[in-house]
Amino acid sequence: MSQKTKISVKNLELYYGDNKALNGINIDIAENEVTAFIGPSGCGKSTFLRTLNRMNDLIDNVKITGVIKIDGEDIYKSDDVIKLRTKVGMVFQKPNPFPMSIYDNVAYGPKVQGIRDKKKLDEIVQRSLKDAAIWDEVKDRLKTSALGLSGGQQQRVCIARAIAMNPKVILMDEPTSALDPISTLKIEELIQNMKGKYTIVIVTHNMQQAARISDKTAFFLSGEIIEFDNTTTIFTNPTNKKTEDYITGRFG
Ligand SMILES: Nc1ncnc2c1ncn2[C@@H]1O[C@H](COP(=O)(O)OP(=O)(O)OP(=O)(O)O)[C@@H](O)[C@H]1O
Repeated sequence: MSQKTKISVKNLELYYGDNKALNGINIDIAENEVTAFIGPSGCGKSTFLRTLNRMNDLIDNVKITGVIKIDGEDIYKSDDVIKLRTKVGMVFQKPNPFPMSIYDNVAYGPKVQGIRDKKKLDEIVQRSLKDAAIWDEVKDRLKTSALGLSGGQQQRVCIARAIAMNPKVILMDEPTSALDPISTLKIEELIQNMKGKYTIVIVTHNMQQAARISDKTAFFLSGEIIEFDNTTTIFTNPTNKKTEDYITGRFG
C-alpha cells in the first residue's frame, strides 16, 4: 500500500461568521487509501470534508485560514475551482442523481468537459458503471430514468458519475446513512474495491463501518482532530482517553 501523502493540511481554521468550526487541523492523508472521519454530531467532520474541494466557498460568511495542499498544490491559491472539483469528486449523504437517464447522469460531466464522441462517451459510461459495481444491474436500461432505481442503486450511479470525471480523490459524506443494510454492504464492498485506485475520504456516523472499510481513522471532537492513526489502533488501542470513551460508546 502506498504511503505517499495525497492531501496535506496545516493549521486549518474555519469560521462560520464568529463561530469557529475547525480549530488547528493538521493531517496528512495518504494516497490510494481509505481515511475515515468519525466523531459526535456537530464536531466538524462534514465541514472539514467540504474544505477539501472548496465546497464551503459556496456558503456566506465563511473564513478559512491555513493551508491545504493536494499533490503539493495549495488548493486555495488557485482560481480554478472547476479543475479542483474534477480532481476531487464528491458523493453525498442522500443519493442525488439528476432527473435524467442513467446514461446521461454518467455522461453529463464528460460532456461538459467537451467530450462529444459517442463511442468515447459509451466507453466512459460503461467503465464508470462497471467501476461502481452497478453495470450488470443497469446495462439493459441505460436510457431509463435514474430516479427509477432503488436508493442503493442510485447511490452507485452517483459514484459512477463521480468516477466518470476521472478524479484522484473521492470525498464521501455519510454515503450509506440513507440506505438499507444490503445496499450499505454493497457500497462498502465497492469502497474496498476502489481503494488502490482512488484516495477516499469518508465521513461516517457508523463506527463499525469505519472499522470495516478504512485504513486510517481520524477522531474529531469540537472542531479538532483528537487522534489520527491506523484504524485498528484507533479501535483497539487508542492513545487518547476521549477517543476511547467515544469508541466504547460513553458519549456521542
Ligand atoms: N452552513 C453553516 N453555517 C453555519 N454554521 C454551520 C454550517 N454548517 C455547519 N455549521 C456548524 O459548524 C459546526 C460543525 O458542523 P458539521 O456539520 O461540520 O459537523 P459534523 O461533525 O459533520 O456533524 P454531523 O455528524 O451532525 O453531520 C456545527 O456547530 C454546525 O452547527
